[in-house]
Amino acid sequence: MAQSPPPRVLIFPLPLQGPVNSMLKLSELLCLGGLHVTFLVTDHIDARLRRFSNVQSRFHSYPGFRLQSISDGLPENHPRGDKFLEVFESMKVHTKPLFKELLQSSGGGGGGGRISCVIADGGLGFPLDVAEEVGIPLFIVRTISAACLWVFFCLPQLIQSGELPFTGNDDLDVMIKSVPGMERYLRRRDLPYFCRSGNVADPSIELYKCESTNNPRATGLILNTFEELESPILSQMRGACPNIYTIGPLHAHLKAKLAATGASLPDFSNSLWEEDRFCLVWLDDQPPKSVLYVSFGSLATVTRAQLMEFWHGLVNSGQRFLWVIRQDSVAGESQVPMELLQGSKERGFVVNWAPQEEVLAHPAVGGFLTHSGWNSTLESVYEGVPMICWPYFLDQQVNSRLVEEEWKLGIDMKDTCDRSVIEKTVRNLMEVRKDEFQRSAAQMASSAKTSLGDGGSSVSHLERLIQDIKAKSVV
Ligand SMILES: O=c1ccn([C@@H]2O[C@H](COP(=O)(O)OP(=O)(O)O[C@H]3O[C@H](CO)[C@@H](O)[C@H](O)[C@H]3O)[C@@H](O)[C@H]2O)c(=O)[nH]1
Repeated sequence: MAQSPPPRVLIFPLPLQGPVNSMLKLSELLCLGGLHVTFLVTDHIDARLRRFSNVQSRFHSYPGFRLQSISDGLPENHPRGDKFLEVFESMKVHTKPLFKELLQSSGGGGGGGRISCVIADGGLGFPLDVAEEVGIPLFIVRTISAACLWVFFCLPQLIQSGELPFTGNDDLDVMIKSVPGMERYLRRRDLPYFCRSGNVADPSIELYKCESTNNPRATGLILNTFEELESPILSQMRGACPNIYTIGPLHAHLKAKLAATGASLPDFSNSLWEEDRFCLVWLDDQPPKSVLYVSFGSLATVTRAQLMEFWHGLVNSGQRFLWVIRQDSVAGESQVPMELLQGSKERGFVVNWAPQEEVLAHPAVGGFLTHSGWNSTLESVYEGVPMICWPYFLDQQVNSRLVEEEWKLGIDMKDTCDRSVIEKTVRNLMEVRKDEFQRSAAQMASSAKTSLGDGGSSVSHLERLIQDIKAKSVV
């Protein structure tokens, strides 16, 4: 009798670099675990992945993998990058019915057969409703920290206790009491920026308030974190949402899994921009732990004035730096200002997009000035690189507080952009308090590695996830 094929899981990330990157790694881990995967992205992301990443060639070794695309309902020339709320709104209207059709069709897996289970980013919202309608189990995945997700869970209590609303003109150092497990360090200024709107009916508050009701409806919640990093928060969260799988850091988990099979590690590019690999050659010429890597991720934009404050601060600090300035990241400018490129030559190197995981793993890198996106934070934690945090929005405000106050892995520089503060902070991280930060970063990196070793927490959570997908998939 012919053996039935393994369950086909449909993985649906938010159409952003961070979530696409980490959910591709999850896809590869599930393929290695014997599952078939359909990776569903918007047409826009599909085109960028095919152009700039090596996803197609890399996934050849997994015959059960399919890359499939779906319309986000917006015209091709829409500036999606800095208008992602418009993208989400459009997806709710246009993508939702297409997604339902796809789950219902027998060839829903892009020619690979029927979809028997869905793993969708909780930030998308509608896949959970559709999966319930169609009767397919759905696991929510969040690519933000457990800490920020827990803050979202607690929004109803924050409103009920009167801690919300407040505005940016109120005292932002007031401590927050209604997020259990974080009372010791969470201040108003560490909540996501939308909490400063002064209005409990703010659309973002409305949106994220649903987390506490949506997540428990799913078959399980998958988080890109590890127990040792966020255990106090995870134990609080399990009270509200018991079935949680902590399987991160995903990028390192995949490498560890491949290394264990004896396979040679491929280049893992999941980039939506062209990587400038020459910066690795430049790094080869720099002394150990001497370079500050600077990157604000795939979405953050800065004004020209802020860019110049950073440039003066970096140059005046006297430290070496490798700086990623995406061409679309300076508001109102289509090009990086020339004086900045020329002025950086002495000790700095500027690129449009870097192979970040390799940069952070390079021995010359001794610090990371980051926007505190969760993927960047985890990549830095894993490599034992201390951080200066300059959060831009959303979960980044929470992450940066944990980096400084809970994990002692660096300095939180939120709510300021002044050249003298930047200069002093860079000197602190790279010189004055270097040993202290390097020590705690090395300890946390070692915990991350333990979670991915034999019997490690992330390894066992992934095994349990794969078993549960196999057991719960509809046939
Ligand atoms: O030059 C670069 C810069 C970044 N990256 C990669 O791009 C990803 C960036 O991810 P992240 O640090 O999470 O930032 P964003 O792209 O801004 O991510 C969005 O999604 C994250 C959740 O996945 C949230 O935590 C962030 O707040 C949100 O902005 C990381 O994997 C980096 O390795 C590169 O490869 N090259």
